[in-house]
Order: sequence, then structure tokens, then C-alpha cells
Amino acid sequence: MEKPVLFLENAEIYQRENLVLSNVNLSIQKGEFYYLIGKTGSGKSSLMKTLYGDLKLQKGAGSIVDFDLKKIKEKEIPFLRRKIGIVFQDFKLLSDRTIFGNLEFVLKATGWKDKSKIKDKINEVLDKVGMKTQAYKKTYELSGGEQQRIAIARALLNDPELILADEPTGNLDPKTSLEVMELLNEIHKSGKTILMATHDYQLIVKFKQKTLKCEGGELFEVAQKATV
Ligand SMILES: Nc1ncnc2c1ncn2[C@@H]1O[C@H](COP(=O)(O)OP(=O)(O)OP(=O)(O)O)[C@@H](O)[C@H]1O
Repeated sequence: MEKPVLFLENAEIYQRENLVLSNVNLSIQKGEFYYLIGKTGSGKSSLMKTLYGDLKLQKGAGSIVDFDLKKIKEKEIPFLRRKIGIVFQDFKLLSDRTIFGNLEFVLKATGWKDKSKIKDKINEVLDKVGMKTQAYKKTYELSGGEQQRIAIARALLNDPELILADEPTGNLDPKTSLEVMELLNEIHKSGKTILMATHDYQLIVKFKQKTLKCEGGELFEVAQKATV
């Protein structure tokens, strides 16, 4: 079997000195899609933050896209983030720039220099999320769903091996949530590995995927019909 894209063994997830999740064992292979569910405060975001290097893995073992989460140094975290795409509930776009400017900013920050390659890449990811014609709009001119499409395009810029989405539909109405989920589903079908934290039962029912649940300080896999 191939090495998992994401692996945790007997991991403990902390917020400062508070233990949020213990005995976390998780193995996600290339091409898999997992939901991460659980009540408010159960530890979903803390787990996600540990995976993208925002919280330190203090105990247990863990690796993500070939980075050892236990040994990773502060200065290596930007390199880890180039290999994963992160999508947040609140989009986190730069409001003083156009869509093109937002995406260009990320490419330049990750070492891209050639102007025409930058332009081609931006067009490619905008095309994937159905926003190619909107590149010169400012982010505040977009609806929530459109902003999330841009955030997803941004996550795709460096061809990530894994996408971590933390409540990507949390700020969207039900119809727009479905559209964004359809997009994530297409991206998954194109071969990407996705871990998505969500409260959205509608989506879990409609787009059935493997599901992990945070509850009682632990993480476990649940049957498809689990309730949030
Ligand atoms: N910055 C922080 N400092 C200390 N404790 C925190 C911090 N952020 C979260 N916590 C605590 O860690 C626990 C897990 O919170 P977390 O945000 O991971 O839950 P969640 O499942 O993502 O919740 P939600 O669904 O509301 O986003 C909670 O008890 C919370 O109070």
C-alpha cells in the first residue's frame, strides 16, 4: 500500500495546555475524501490546525504530505502549506485586491516569477471553479459562494496533494453550499485527497463519503448515516 497522505498515530491534540483530543489514529490515502464531523467545541478545528502546522503536535506521531508533524520546524511550515490547499469558513481573501491579485499574491509568495506562467495558472484555477470571467473584480463585489469559489481556486494553485477544508460551507446558504460542495466533489473526482470539517448534515447525506467524528475527546470513524 502507498504511504498515506495523512497519518496520525496515538496523537494528542492540544490547545495550549488543554488536551482537546487524545489517542487519535488516522490514515488517509491518496484520493480519499473524508468528512470530519462533531459538535461545536469537539475539536475539529484544533485537529485541522495541527495538520496545517498552526498548532504543534506535542504527543504521538503524525505525518502529512511527507512532513513529520512532530519534527517540523517553524521555518518549514510555509513549505508544508505549499503542498496542501486550505479552505476556511470565512474565505480569508484580501479585500484590497482583485481576484487576480489575490491569486497572484499567493503564487509570487510561493516563488512563481514568470508573468505569463502566473497568468496561465490563474486562468486555469479560475476556470476550474467557474470564475474565469470575474478575475478583475474586487472580492467585495462577489457573493459568499463566489468568494468561496475563489478561495478554493487559491487552494488549488500549487497543485496540492491534499485539501483541508474547515467548514467551507459554514457561511453559505443551503443552495450555495450545495454548489460549493459539487465543486469540491468534482475536485475530488479529479484525483485530489480531501478532508473537510463540516456541520452540514444536508451535504453529508447528499454526498456520501467516509466520515470521522470528534466526540468525547476522541476521534473515530462512523458509519455513513451518522448524525452531526
Ligand atoms: N485559541 C484557543 N485557546 C484555547 N482553547 C481553545 C482555543 N481555540 C479553541 N479552544 C478550545 O478547544 C476546544 C476545541 O475547539 P475547536 O475549535 O477545535 O472545536 P470545533 O469542533 O472546531 O468547534 P466549532 O464546530 O465550533 O468550530 C474547545 O474546548 C475550545 O474552547
